[in-house]
Amino acid sequence: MTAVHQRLEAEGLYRRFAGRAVVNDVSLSIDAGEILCLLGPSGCGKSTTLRMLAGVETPERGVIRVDGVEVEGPLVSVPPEGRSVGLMFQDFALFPHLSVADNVAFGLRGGKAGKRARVRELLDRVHLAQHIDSYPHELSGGEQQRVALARALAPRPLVMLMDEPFSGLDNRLRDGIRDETLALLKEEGTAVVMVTHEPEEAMRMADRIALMRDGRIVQQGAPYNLYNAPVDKAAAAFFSDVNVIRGTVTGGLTRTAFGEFLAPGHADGSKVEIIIRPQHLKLDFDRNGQGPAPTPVNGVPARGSVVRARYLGRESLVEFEMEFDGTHLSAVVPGVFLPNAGTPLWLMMRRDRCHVFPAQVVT
Ligand SMILES: Nc1ncnc2c1ncn2[C@@H]1O[C@H](COP(=O)(O)OP(=O)(O)OP(=O)(O)O)[C@@H](O)[C@H]1O
Repeated sequence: MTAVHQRLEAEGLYRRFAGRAVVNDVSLSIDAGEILCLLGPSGCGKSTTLRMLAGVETPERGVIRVDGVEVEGPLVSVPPEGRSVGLMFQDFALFPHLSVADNVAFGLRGGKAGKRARVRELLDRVHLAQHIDSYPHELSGGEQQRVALARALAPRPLVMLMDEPFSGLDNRLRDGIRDETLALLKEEGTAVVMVTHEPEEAMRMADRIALMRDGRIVQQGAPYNLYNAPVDKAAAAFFSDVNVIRGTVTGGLTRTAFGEFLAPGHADGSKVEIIIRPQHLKLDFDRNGQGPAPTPVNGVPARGSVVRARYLGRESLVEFEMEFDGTHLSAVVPGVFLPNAGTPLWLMMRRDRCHVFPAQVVT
């Protein structure tokens, strides 16, 4: 029986700069046709990880395999051109003195007719066949980006490594090019690792997201899981603003103005933070000072008064000052909802949307 290999595997990658570990024991694996986004704040080690996968940076420790073949390890270090990886970076730099066709054909081997056919196929695919004889300076930024994509994919790399590939494009172009790129990468069945610091971009592009912080992957999984089951407060807060309610644990429970929350695994007397995203708070009207009845799903409602409400386009953001202790909480409501400042409303926290974490000690 032949072993089934992941298209790309990395185990225990480790790299220091100036004595500091900027990539610290990073492991990941990607299958053919899968897109993994390395997501995290600036300086967390995303690019260094990608550069090690590409072979332009050498890990101090760790192993990298492409289709089960070791390309980096204690005894091997295959140069970038021997790894079957395609590279695409923010400054994708086409060759200015070469035509579009020659740019795309640059990494191709083989006969002239075969090369020409592959160039045509890719330029058709990115809707640039009419520019086959143009030069890069005759193209818009978005068109140049598509040529760069065609060039990187032309030799049919097993793995595509992309570092913030869309950040140089203006917002209007970006969504279209992202979607087109995604479709093409899927069609080609390439395994992709893409670096980004934008959660929306990762959610849009990735089959899986690896969230990095301080050189480590802190959580890895489908976008839905990272958004809805964050490992800690910082992981939750990376994707959206969050509301925080503080409490103390007694007998596996925390009592708050919103009722009881389960806090299993937290020691008696320990402080916890209950996290909920603004879009997951439920609102209800004030009926002469009466809120809705408590339920097991929503807990106890708590009253607050509107501080400010803003319309954001698809949704409205309403900020409250809560009666119980003056805490400020934000709620996002679909559509237009702009109650006046001072309006009393009731807020509820759906238990399946709340996350209980140990309180962070402020030092
Ligand atoms: N060649 C180098 N020499 C010294 N320090 C480096 C080098 N390359 C990266 N670093 C440092 O390593 C850390 C991680 O950098 P890296 O570029 O991998 O982060 P990143 O998450 O991709 O951030 P960004 O999104 O800002 O590029 C940073 O503090 C950076 O200054």
